[in-house]
Amino acid sequence: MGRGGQTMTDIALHIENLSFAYGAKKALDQVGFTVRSGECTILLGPNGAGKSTLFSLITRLYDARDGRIELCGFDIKRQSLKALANLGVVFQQTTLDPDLSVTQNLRYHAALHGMGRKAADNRIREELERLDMFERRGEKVRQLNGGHKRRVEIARALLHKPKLLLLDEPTVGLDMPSRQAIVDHVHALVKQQDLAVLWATHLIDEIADDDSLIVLHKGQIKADGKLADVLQTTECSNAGQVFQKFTQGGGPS
Ligand SMILES: Nc1ncnc2c1ncn2[C@@H]1O[C@H](COP(=O)(O)OP(=O)(O)OP(=O)(O)O)[C@@H](O)[C@H]1O
Repeated sequence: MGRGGQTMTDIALHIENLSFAYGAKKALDQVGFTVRSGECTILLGPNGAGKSTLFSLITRLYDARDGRIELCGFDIKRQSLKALANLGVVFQQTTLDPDLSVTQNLRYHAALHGMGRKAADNRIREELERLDMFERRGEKVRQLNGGHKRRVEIARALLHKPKLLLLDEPTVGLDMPSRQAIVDHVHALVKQQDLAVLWATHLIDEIADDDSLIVLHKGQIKADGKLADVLQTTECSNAGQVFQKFTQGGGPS
């Protein structure tokens, strides 16, 4: 199912015929989809569906022999630097240094992206203010709660103004208000900054009505489109039913 009506320049991520195996174990099988600017695409799949493997391929932690991944039109193998400059990532496990302050963590990341100190500090302020975290910039990361750590990780992923933000189950282990704050913030970014987001989750309640939905199960894409279109095509009344239909009882939370 297509999500037509937009131009090629809106395409932040394009994947074609992507397959990957760990030895004999097939983790992704002929996966293909597109993520566009101004769109939050939820990648829904039960444990073992292949979500982390897909993210590892997009970030080039692993290389796939079969298939093609393009970021903003750049092939990630042939034009790696240009492609990856468009990418911001929040991994499932936190990667902040707990003994550094919020600002120190962010400056370190900005330096890795070649940003000068002044430009970095301006961007750090912008992103932390947007997340209501600027007042806490001097605190050591280990003093922050899980929700605030996640906010810092989102700020960090956006410092270099990527076109595509990958989020790998960013709300796991957070309480309800912290989860909601992150869901709301990311959806606001998509609308206000025209950001493209690919959000891996197994939590149905993180899907908003105007999100796009990809259902991944056992390495294969089972549904792909705007939520409303997927519901119509599958004759389901909500995303939970879609998930059940394609994953046969491997229920979401
Ligand atoms: N390093 C590895 N070696 C062998 N098999 C692996 C490895 N990593 C993942 N797998 C297998 O590949 C498949 C896809 O796993 P993957 O971690 O990508 O799924 P996932 O959707 O991210 O699951 P989860 O939500 O549990 O993280 C699973 O069957 C898993 O057991």
